[in-house]
Amino acid sequence: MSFTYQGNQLFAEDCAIADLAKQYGTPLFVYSKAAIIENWQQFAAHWPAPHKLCYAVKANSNIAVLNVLARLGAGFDIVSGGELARVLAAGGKAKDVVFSGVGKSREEIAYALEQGIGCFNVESAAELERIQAVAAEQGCVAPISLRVNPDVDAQTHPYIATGLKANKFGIAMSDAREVFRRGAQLPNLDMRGVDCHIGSQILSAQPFMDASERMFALIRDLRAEGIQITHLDMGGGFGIPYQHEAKLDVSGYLQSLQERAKEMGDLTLMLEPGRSIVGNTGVMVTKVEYYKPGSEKNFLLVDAGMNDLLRPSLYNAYHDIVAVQRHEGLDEPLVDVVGPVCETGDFFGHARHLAAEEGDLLAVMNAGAYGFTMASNYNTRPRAAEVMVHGASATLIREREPLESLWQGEHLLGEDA
Ligand SMILES: Cc1ncc(COP(=O)(O)O)c(C=O)c1O
Ligand SMILES: N[C@@H](CCCC[NH3+])C(=O)O
Repeated sequence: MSFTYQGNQLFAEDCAIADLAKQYGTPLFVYSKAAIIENWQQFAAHWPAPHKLCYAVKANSNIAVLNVLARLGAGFDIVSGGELARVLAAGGKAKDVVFSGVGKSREEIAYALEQGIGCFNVESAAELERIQAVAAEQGCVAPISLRVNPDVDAQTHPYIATGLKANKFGIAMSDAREVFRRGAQLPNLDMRGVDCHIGSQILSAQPFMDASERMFALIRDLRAEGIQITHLDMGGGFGIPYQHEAKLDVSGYLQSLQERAKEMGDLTLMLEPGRSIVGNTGVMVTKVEYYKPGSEKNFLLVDAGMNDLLRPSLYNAYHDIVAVQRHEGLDEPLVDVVGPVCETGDFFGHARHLAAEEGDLLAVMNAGAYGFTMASNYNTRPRAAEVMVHGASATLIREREPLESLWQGEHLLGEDA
């Protein structure tokens, strides 16, 4: 494990987290390089070539994190031109990138084509026409996969379920054949794959199995019409335990995907894991500003807010919160751990037993995925710094934002206004 106690002190690999907080200040995201590498290699061990793993950049897009993964041979799944620029800045190759997302702009499509994107995961008939038009302007052929909505209940939080008919994502299964036929007629498109992504933080293999059955059936139908599908991308969504949930075991699912693909002849498989690669590899460190006992509730007011880690506020998500330096023998009162932001929804945990006082440090666990990437400047708060540890060394991989940068690009109206 990458985050462990040595005596009373919480360590990230061989770095005392209290020392990192002293050096870099709080709030602070701390990532373990060894943990990222381990998660990647464990996944890759179940996924031999020619099948491909494309890390979902939105989970954690720091360029140092992307660089570690690029060196391990990762491909990438992106959802914006900005994410593509990050991947390239981190040493990734455009040909190893798949471009997902429901609302790709003309500019983003043009940029991706100029860079030589590996594949567009197309989410609507209108997007297909737009990519054709941009590719024709550039005189190139765009590699295309159609994202199909398999209408499977992923049994996850409704905000992060994406594979139901009622969701905005993908092309309805019933329309997929027609859209594919249309794509096959367009001269600047190379229709080569189908993909789906049914949601995130999924803790049972069954929804993935159900979705894959539907995708294999679609591929068979398309092939029967003479349309040569050569890849199937089953997306990401593999959940991690945040509280007491059983660990998701997808080895059987991955095995069966590979067996099915072999039966179908020339079919390369792809996956787009995000959370399962980085979720447990990071913590957010925060300092207690005040202990505020009350008649109904006690509050620990900390220096991180919902702008730094939004998951509890947005999804009522559970994150373990632990003391960075444990006090032995102290009472552990029941407290709500809350931030300084002017919203009642600004919390990290309700009714936790924690012994902490002003100046103490807490670590919010499992903050490596959808932590910093969902941070904002709400309440004009600078975004936190990020540090990557490896063994006993720590590298600052993103500085805390200087205050002035928070209004850079804004303009006064001027004297006459
Ligand atoms: C298209 C797509 N691929 C991959 C992912 C990564 O999901 P996760 O982090 O749950 O693995 C997402 C996010 O849900 C996504 O929308
Ligand atoms: N942001 C979500 C995951 C969404 C994945 C993007 N489709 C979370 O923190 O759990």
